[in-house]
Amino acid sequence: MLCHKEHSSQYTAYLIYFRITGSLCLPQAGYNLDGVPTHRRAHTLSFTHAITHYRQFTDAIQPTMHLFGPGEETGGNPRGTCKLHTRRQESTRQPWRNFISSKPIDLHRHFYMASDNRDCFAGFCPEFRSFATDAIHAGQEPEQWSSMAVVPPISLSTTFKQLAPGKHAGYEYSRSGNPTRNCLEKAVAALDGAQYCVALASGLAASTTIVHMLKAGDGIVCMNDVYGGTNRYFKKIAAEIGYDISFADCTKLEELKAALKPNTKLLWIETPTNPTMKVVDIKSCSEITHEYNKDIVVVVDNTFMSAYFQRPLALGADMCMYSATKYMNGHSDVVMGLISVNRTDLYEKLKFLQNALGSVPSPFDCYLCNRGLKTLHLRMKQHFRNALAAAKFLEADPRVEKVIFPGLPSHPQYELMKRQCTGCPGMITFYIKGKLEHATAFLKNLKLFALAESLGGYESLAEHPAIMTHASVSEEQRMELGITDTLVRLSVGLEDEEDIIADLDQALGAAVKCDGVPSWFDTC
Ligand SMILES: N[C@@H](CCSC[C@H](N)C(=O)O)C(=O)O
Repeated sequence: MLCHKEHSSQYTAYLIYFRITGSLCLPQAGYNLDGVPTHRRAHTLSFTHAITHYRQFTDAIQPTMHLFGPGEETGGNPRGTCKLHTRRQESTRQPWRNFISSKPIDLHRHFYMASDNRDCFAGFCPEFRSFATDAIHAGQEPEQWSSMAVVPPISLSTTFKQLAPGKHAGYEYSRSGNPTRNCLEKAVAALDGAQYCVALASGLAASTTIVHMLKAGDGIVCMNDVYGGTNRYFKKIAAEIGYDISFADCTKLEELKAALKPNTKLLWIETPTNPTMKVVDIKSCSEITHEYNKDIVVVVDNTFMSAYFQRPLALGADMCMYSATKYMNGHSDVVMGLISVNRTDLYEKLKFLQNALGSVPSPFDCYLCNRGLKTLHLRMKQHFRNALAAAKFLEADPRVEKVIFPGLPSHPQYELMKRQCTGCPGMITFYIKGKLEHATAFLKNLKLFALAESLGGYESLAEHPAIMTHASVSEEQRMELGITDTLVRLSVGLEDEEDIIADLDQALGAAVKCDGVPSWFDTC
């Protein structure tokens, strides 16, 4: 891996040949993917194979670039050299550009992390069959439009002409049903392995619509660690209206059993939990609950996982809900909620409430979310790779107290995660060494990561749950759950892995001294 000059000049020759001829003449496995030269005879590849090999080749060679400090050249890797030049241009408008590649991080360790992450899906459940095909085609048939549009049109009309009173072509009023929303709902249902889906105006609109199926006095058991807005809704609104709300740590099945009561109508699970990343066994919780009373509706908030990594309905849950604002849309430009179900009775209730309560998303948002779904599988794979690399980096860092990432063997429910999921999203929670001041300094010094609420977009975000997303959770409950002043939550995006790690590294450096003692304060 260290003879990159030699690799690079040979590589340049391949690239020129590739550009001229459209095919690539490579020595047969000239370098394997670990960068180890294997000198065998050359052969010519087809155009498609050439592209694949070109990508694998550049992927394999790219980490070597980081062995060079600023000012040193890689000596002939056209892609790498160009990348370094671009990054060295000083920029005041993009401050993160100035630090990248200016300070080599622990590159030896980083290189090995990058190699390991090719295999990050090992041991997890296999991908859901035809997921990408469904994301791209389910509910999108051009034949449904007289124009045969391949991309579903944004249907802005609020109302639809009727042939006779009550006789229409499927749509009467846009709150009750909308063609663009319909395409999105069909695609999401397919991705969740569900029969039906309803789209709502936000994740919380989805939550409140579900709870409206119940009547005052009915019992709801909720996982104790959930998104702050869910906690706030159950404690400060639903409980006030007269629902009987109780919280249980559903990672402990005995606690769940003890919480179920004759009036329980709903079990609300989130897994992994926001923000402490506890993993709940959906199958066991559904079995226990349905054994107690088959009519209890088991709801799973699948926001962190997306349909690509987890199918709660296949594990026995009755409803799978999302804040689609996050991974499902994935571009941080839509606020939306989604609920998927298989049971027709539940769908009919939800469909009625979608119209009767009226928390519907706009057709434009439906168009955007539907578009976001087309790349969900690609995005989620990269989120996992990047997050695993970042989690490994943080776990090995003396300035970090503890990392919670369900894709790391150190996570207490790593085995469960592999059993019930196809991979892990880009969410990492970690405790920084020190106090609130050090967490704040870390967050303020990030350059690539934006300090912002929300998650699941292509861009990396960081936040302080105790002050931001979970501020509405009581201090007492936050302490119980471990949402302390030093807890930081990351949503690792789709930027280059090495840039993500470099940003974490420099922000930790600014906040905490290398030996684990904070640099800005005498004590921690
Ligand atoms: N300030 C908002 C909190 C938004 S949190 C968004 C998202 N669910 C997350 O966990 O990042 C509020 O008070 O509702």
